[in-house]
Order: sequence, then C-alpha cells, then structure tokens
Amino acid sequence: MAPPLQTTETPSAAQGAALPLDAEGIYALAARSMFQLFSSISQGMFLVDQTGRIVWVNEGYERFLPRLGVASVHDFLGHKVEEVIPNTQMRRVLETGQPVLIDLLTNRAGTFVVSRLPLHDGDGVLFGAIGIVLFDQPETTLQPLISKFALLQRDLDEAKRELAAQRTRSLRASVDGARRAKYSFASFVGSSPASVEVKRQARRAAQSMSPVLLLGETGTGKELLAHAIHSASARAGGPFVSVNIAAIPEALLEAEFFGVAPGAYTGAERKPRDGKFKLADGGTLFLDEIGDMPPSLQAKLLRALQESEIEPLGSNQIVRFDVRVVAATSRDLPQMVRDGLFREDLFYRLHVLPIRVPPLRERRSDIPALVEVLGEDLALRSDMPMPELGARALELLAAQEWRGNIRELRNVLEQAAMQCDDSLIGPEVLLQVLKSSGLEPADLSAHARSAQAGASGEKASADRRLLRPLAEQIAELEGQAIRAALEVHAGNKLATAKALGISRATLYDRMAALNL
Ligand SMILES: Nc1ncnc2c1ncn2[C@@H]1O[C@H](COP(=O)(O)OP(=O)(O)OP(=O)(O)O)[C@@H](O)[C@H]1O
Repeated sequence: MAPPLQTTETPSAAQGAALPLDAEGIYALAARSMFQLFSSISQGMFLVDQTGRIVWVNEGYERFLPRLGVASVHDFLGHKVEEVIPNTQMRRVLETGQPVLIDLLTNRAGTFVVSRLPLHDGDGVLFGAIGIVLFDQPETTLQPLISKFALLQRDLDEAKRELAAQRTRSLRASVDGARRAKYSFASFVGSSPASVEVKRQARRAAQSMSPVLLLGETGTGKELLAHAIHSASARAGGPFVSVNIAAIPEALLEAEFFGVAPGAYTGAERKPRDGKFKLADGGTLFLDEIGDMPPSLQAKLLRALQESEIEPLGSNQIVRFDVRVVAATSRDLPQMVRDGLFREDLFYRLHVLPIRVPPLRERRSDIPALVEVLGEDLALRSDMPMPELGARALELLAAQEWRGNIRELRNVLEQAAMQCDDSLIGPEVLLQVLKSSGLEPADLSAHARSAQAGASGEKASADRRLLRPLAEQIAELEGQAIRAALEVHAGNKLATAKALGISRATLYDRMAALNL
C-alpha cells in the first residue's frame, strides 16, 4: 500500500508508545528505527510512489533543492522524479524492482554517492522506492578511497596495456615467423640428374622477377622449392606469404586475397583485415593449388596480377602492391584450360617460368639421401634415435611407386620407426607398414630383374649399334647433327653451316646426300 503524500516531516515514530512485546511490533519498530537512522546519518533522503512521483523528502535533502534549481519543497513534492532530479535512475528501480546499492550520480547539483532501494508491502507488491544520498561531494569525503581506487585503476590499466603489447609482439613474431621462408635450396635433397636439373631451373627463376609455375605431383617438393626461390631472390628480406587455395572455402577466398575494408561488414567474423596480396607486399606470394582457383575468382586474380593493384572488399580505394608470384599445382593445368575450367589468359600470366618437379620414381637414386635427411628430421622432432635402414630395406623403398612422393616416403619412414623397437628398420617392418598404408609393396625380384634388364639390355643394344661399318655410323651421326642444327636455326643455311663449322656449299652437298 502506498504511503500518503507527506511533507518533510519524518514518518512518525512510535515516540511515547509502550514498547511492543510481540515480534510483529518489534519488526515494525525496527523498520521505523532504521528508516530514521538512515534519514539522519545520510546526506538526504526522498521517497517516490510506484508512479515515480516524489511523495516525501527529508530535511537533509532540502539543502540540495536550490542546486537542483527547485525553489521550495512544495515545488519538489508531487513531481515526477526525473523532472526535478536530472540523470536519476529511480525509474529503473521502479521498473525492475531491483535495488542499486551504490552508484554515482552527477547532475547540475554536483556528484553524489547514492543508494536506491525499492519498497515492497507485506504482500511483496512494489509501492515505491527510496533514494538516499550517502555522500555529498565524494571527491572530498571519499578522497582516501578514491585515491586508492585511482591507484588500483592505474595499475590495472598499465597491466592491461603491457599484456596487449606482449600479445601484439608475440602475434607479430609468429606472423613474421610464418611470413619468412623456411627453406633454401640446401633443404632440397637430391643429386640425381632430375633433381640437379630442377634446382638449376629454380635457381635461375630466383634471379628473375617473372611469375613461376611449379608443376608436379603431390608431395614432390613444390612448396619447398617456392620457399627456396624466395630465399635466393632479391626479395629474400621481404615476406613470404603462402595461400593454399584448396584449403579455403570459396566464399572466403576473395576476402583472403584482397582483404576487407573497415566497416565493410557488421558480422564479428568479418573484421577489417589485410588480404594476402597486401601482406606479401615487397615479397613473394605463393599460390598453392592454383588449379583449385574457382572460375568466379580467376578474372579478379588476373586483374590483380596485371594491374598490381587490388580493391579490398567493401572499399572503393585502390591498394597497390609489389608482389612476385610463385604458383603451384598438381593438376593438369593445360588440360583444365582445354576443358574450359581454367582461364587461358590467367594460365599464360602464370606460365612465364614453368618448372616441372619430377616425381620420386624418376629420381630413385635420391632415396638413400632422402631417407637419411628425413630420418634425421624425425629423430629431432620426436626424440627418437635416428632410424637406420639396411640394404634390403633401402632396396624395397627404392622400388616403390611413391604416388605420394616424398611426403609418402616420410610417412612410411615415421610409421616404421615407431613400430621398431631398435633404430634398425628391417624389410619386414617396411612391408607391414606399406601394406597397412594401403600401398602395394613392389616386387623386389621383378624390380631388380627389370632394373638389371634395363641396364644390361641398354648396354647390349648400344654395343650392337657400334658393331656396324664406320662409314654408316659417321653418316648417321652427320645426318643427326645437320638435322638438329637446321632445326635450331629454323632452316637458315648460313647460320647452320657456321654452327657446324662447314662451308655453305658442303652443307648443300650433305643435305642432298641425305635427301634433306
Ligand atoms: N627434395 C626434398 N628434400 C627434402 N625434403 C623434401 C624434398 N621434397 C619434398 N620434401 C618434403 O616433403 C614434404 C612435401 O613437400 P611439399 O609440401 O613441398 O610438396 P608439394 O609438392 O608442395 O605437395 P602438395 O602438392 O601436396 O602441396 C615436405 O615435408 C617437404 O619438406
């Protein structure tokens, strides 16, 4: 039940009345006593009814009225609380029924520490609220507390700043780490003719600024070579940024490449950020699995590569970049062009310096060295002794087809090392690992026979070819040399004769004899 509208007189106490003996009487007296105590020790108090009208104000509160621009108590009582006390939050207490035990209120009368308590009747029905000014001018009365709070706040802010700086430093370090090339040409193990040739081509590519296209089966070392090309290039001091196109959902690829401008999206997952082109500025951008580039984005990528500029999503600003592109794919890109799955113009843009990375089965003589290096790496990473392979186990490895190439070789070695109690890996364990990995173990005897047959057959046929009349062999060699020189010089007789060190007349003679 709402109390009647009153003036500044304190709600009457039980002065003069006999002390109650029953609990209800004591409770009523205690409530009244507490009310009076708060009224006298606080700086001021007022009551509102459930509609938010001021119904009572004590003497202490009266002194704030002039500062609130209210001439008298009568101009205060009966008004809606927010009309006479700017910035008050009493309405919220009436709406929620929840107390605000302590709060700071600032308005034209000053800053106050206040309490706001809802008032409920015996049935729990809200009938009003009480506003208490605990401290007037808290900056002076609460000075020691405020100083301590300020000190703690300063320490907290400093700690937060330091933490944020540390986080930024470690993020930057990990990003820098991630953006530095991890491999050089020394990391590319192999001295077979095929490996030597691929390294030679890649070293030459490193000296150029043109795009490089690395073509080869999965696990052949294309990514390793991309790192090595960057490390050996003039851009080695710049970032190496890698994008695995196959690993990024199509919907996110555009943002990944071109970045997102501030305010482009409201969703939390689309915060403004730089795209990979911008991140690679001054360095190398490695586009891994370029054959998986969705057709919808191929035109945009081509434009970016041609113009060396991008437009981040949600922005109309052009961002220029200076990036050297190395792309790689294990897919048959020319066939994809023929099938209309890959843009021809983009293909030619990337196909400036193509390098074919041969599969492991074309460089089997690299396998012992690879086994040694991969084994060393495994031992370092897993704290295991370095795996050793006997001659027969090595033979078995050398005979495999290795569809997954060096990556597959590494996996097989790792599994075999884990299954062996000592560091020596025998052929039985290898056979078991190969089978459990779904790989068909090579037939060693057949492999040996074919390798031997290949070698001895080749030798036998070479021998037979040499056991012919010398004039016949010389004529054959002469014909080969003339045909090759004519081809190189596009049929130009003068240049061909010069290259072969013969006169033009002799060349015409020989050509006639050879029916050329
Ligand atoms: N010649 C090599 N010497 C040493 N390690 C190699 C060599 N080639 C590849 N590797 C290792 O083999 C693994 C696969 O190589 P990488 O990722 O470069 O192959 P990839 O051709 O890019 O494969 P994918 O096409 O599947 O992406 C890596 O751990 C790499 O370090």
